[in-house]
Formats: sequence, structure tokens, C-alpha cells
Amino acid sequence: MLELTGITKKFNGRTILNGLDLTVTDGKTLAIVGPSGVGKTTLLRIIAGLEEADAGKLTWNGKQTTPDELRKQGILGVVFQNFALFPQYTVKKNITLAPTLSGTSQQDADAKADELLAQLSLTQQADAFPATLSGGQKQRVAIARALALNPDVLLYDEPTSALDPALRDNVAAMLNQFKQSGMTQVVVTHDMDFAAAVADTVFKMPTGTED
Ligand SMILES: Nc1ncnc2c1ncn2[C@@H]1O[C@H](COP(=O)(O)OP(=O)(O)OP(=O)(O)O)[C@@H](O)[C@H]1O
Repeated sequence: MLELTGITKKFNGRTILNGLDLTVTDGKTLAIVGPSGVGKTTLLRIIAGLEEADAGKLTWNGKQTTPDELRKQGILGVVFQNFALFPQYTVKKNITLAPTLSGTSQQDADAKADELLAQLSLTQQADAFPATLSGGQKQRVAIARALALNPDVLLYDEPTSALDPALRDNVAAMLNQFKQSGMTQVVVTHDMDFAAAVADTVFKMPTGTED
């Protein structure tokens, strides 16, 4: 179980997050919702260790830790809003790069990538470069890349924002499929329909914290 307590973050003296508490339950999907600018992405980036909180505590299974530590241990995976694929590498290399850099053999990384490509209907695209893919395909590659590290918790920043409505339903089905396999997921979204389709719990970001 991942628990955040008292998370506070200011940008240029403006309070974005004000002592926020959040619990992420194992095997569940938590949607973080709220209007634009309320700090959803900032919160996700803090959980992922891409942004540092000014105050607050993070615990994993009751033990205090840091996002960097959780990422190093492969506990957290992140699917970025703009996919953040490496344009110079093929789809397959995008998926195998991080595992091989963290010590997995190329052979094992390739086998895992082939499995994920098949699972996410991307086998045909294995040798393609990101620029040639559709938005939905890029999204699935970004998800496959995060899954390749076998995270316990997968974080998604606005996973549907670049997709048309039909693809949005596909992403919802995918997340629900991952849940069946026991994955813990945290989804930042401003899309309430999507949140309703995937979430066990909806966390509404508090508003009006500006000082
Ligand atoms: N690096 C930064 N420097 C200064 N201000 C920032 C920075 N990152 C975010 N902000 C500000 O913090 C506030 C919250 O931004 P954030 O992106 O977390 O909101 P959001 O709820 O995810 O919005 P959206 O739904 O539009 O993505 C905004 O006012 C934004 O301008």
C-alpha cells in the first residue's frame, strides 16, 4: 500500500498542494480528478519522483521511503501524458531499453517485449519508429514500456487526452484488464466518464488552496 501524507507544494510562492493525504490500495485503480490547473499532474509527478514536494511523507507497505527509491526498486512505473517515447529507437527498443540498462539480459528483455507487444496488439509495429505510429499505438507502446519493468504500481498522466473517444474506451478496457491481473493503478484524468469506467476510488483534488 502506498500512502502519502501532508504533501505540500508551492510554485513561486503559490500553494498548489496543501497538506494533501492520499492512500493507494493494492490491486485497485485510483482516479485523481479535478479541473485544469488544480495540481493533478504535479501530484503525480511528486509520487513518481519527478518533482520534489516541499513537505510530506511517503510510505510503502508501512515503511517511509522516497519516490526515487521506489522507482529504483521498480515498484513504480509511469505512463506520461505525451507518451515520451524515444524517437530514435524502434518500438521494441523503446520497450527493452530500461530493462537492459537496469541489468536484465537482452534475451530476457526481448522475450518480455515480445510478450507485451502481443498482449497490446503491437507485434506488427515492433520494428517501426514512434513517428510512424497512430496516437493509440503510441499510447500502447508507452504502456508496454512501463510494464516491461514489472512495476507494482502504474501511474498514468491523462492517458486519454490525446485519443479519440473510441480509443478512450480501449484504454479503459486495457486498464480494467490490468486490474484483473492484480496491478495497482493511479490515473490522473479530467475525464469523469473515463474515471467512472476504470476507478475503484475517485479522489477529487481539493481546490482553492491558493494563498
Ligand atoms: N514547474 C512549474 N513551475 C511553476 N508553476 C508550475 C509548474 N508546474 C505546474 N505549475 C503550476 O501549478 C498548477 C498546477 O499544475 P498541474 O499541471 O499540476 O495541474 P493539472 O491539474 O494537472 O492541470 P491540467 O488538467 O490542465 O493538466 C498550475 O497553475 C501550473 O501553472
